[in-house]
Amino acid sequence: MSVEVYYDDDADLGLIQAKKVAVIGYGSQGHAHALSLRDSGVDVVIGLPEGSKSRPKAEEQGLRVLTPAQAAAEADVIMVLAPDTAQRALYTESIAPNLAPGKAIFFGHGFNIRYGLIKPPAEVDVAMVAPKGPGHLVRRQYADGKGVPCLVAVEQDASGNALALALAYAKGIGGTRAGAIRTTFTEETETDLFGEQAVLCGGAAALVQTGFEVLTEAGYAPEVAYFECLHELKLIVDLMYEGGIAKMRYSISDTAEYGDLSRGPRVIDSRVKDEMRKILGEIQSGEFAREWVAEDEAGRPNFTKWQAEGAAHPIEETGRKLRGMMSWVDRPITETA
Ligand SMILES: NC(=O)C1=CN([C@@H]2O[C@H](COP(=O)(O)OP(=O)(O)OC[C@H]3O[C@@H](n4cnc5c(N)ncnc54)[C@H](OP(=O)(O)O)[C@@H]3O)[C@@H](O)[C@H]2O)C=CC1
Ligand SMILES: CC[C@](O)(C(C)=O)C(=O)O
Ligand SMILES: [Mg+2]
Ligand SMILES: [Mg+2]
Repeated sequence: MSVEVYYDDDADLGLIQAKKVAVIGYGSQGHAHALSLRDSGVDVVIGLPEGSKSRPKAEEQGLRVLTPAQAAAEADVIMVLAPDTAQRALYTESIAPNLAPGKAIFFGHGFNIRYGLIKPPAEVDVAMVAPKGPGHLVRRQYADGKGVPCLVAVEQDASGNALALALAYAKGIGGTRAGAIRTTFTEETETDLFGEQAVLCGGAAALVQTGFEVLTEAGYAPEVAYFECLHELKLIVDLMYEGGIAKMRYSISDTAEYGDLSRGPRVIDSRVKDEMRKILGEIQSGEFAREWVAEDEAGRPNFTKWQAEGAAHPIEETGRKLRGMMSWVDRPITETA
């Protein structure tokens, strides 16, 4: 099945420049969208609750900040970039009362629409512009004249122009420089959750920590284990990013390539693949969403415990010391927001 990919020439920035956009939330994605839209000549207002710790950041960066309800009332396009677990209450209390025919509600991830937690009225456009990368890189790439690819989807096309508006928005944040792929809320939500759980975040972090543990428990120096299992991973992934697994294999030694081909499938074996399928099933059935919403409503007891355990893993202390010797590595996350 071939996908539709849109680039800058397929998108009319004027469509979004003609609208007022409310960006609700000013975290990783919110700051990136708001600053890049503004730099693209779009009229942007930020929606944040009174007392939000993001307010000073947005104001320092010259943006006008209102409450979510005020911002939603003023705007033609409301982009929801608050945490997924906060969006349902935010929508009910501040956005729904300020929707009207002709307006559009946009999302950066399809969680709340896919799992039926938010149900917008039929008279508004419902669309998604979901960058396939962390917000701080979305902003950094835009500022460098590049872009992070994104997914665009239309759930509801009340105006008949929802896709064109979403593409215009994607252009405003640099997405169409790299390519905007047309998808659905369901496909984006399920693949995004699977990717972050099984491969990008959950899978990669567990692989790195486990490799570090095996080496250090066998008596090897933590510093050597850190470079081998974490630091060098970026250099290897950079080659995959540039030219696929084939380019990485071209660049490594024959010895490494033989080890890769003969041992890799023993690490990621059929048991791991079966577990990945199970994780995908929990996403597709809504089990993961129900678990995460309940965990959030209970005050996040497991989330907080697992976060603290991760932060206390010995690889973090080793990494802090080593990165201190490489000033070019430790780029502050607060650089753009
Ligand atoms: N992180 C990423 O790179 C990616 C995220 N996404 C999606 O983007 C969305 C936003 O995620 P992310 O940027 O990570 O979120 P963050 O946690 O980084 O930021 C959330 C922002 O929303 C604010 N906020 C919290 N509660 C409310 C509320 N009730 N009303 C309005 N604003 C609120 C926070 O303010 P305060 O500072 O006061 O907490 C903060 O500014 C999610 O749907 C996520 O799935 C999609 C692609 C990648
Ligand atoms: C990989 C994590 C992500 O899906 C992302 C940065 O794209 C997220 O939800 O933060
Ligand atoms: Mg993602
Ligand atoms: Mg995600």
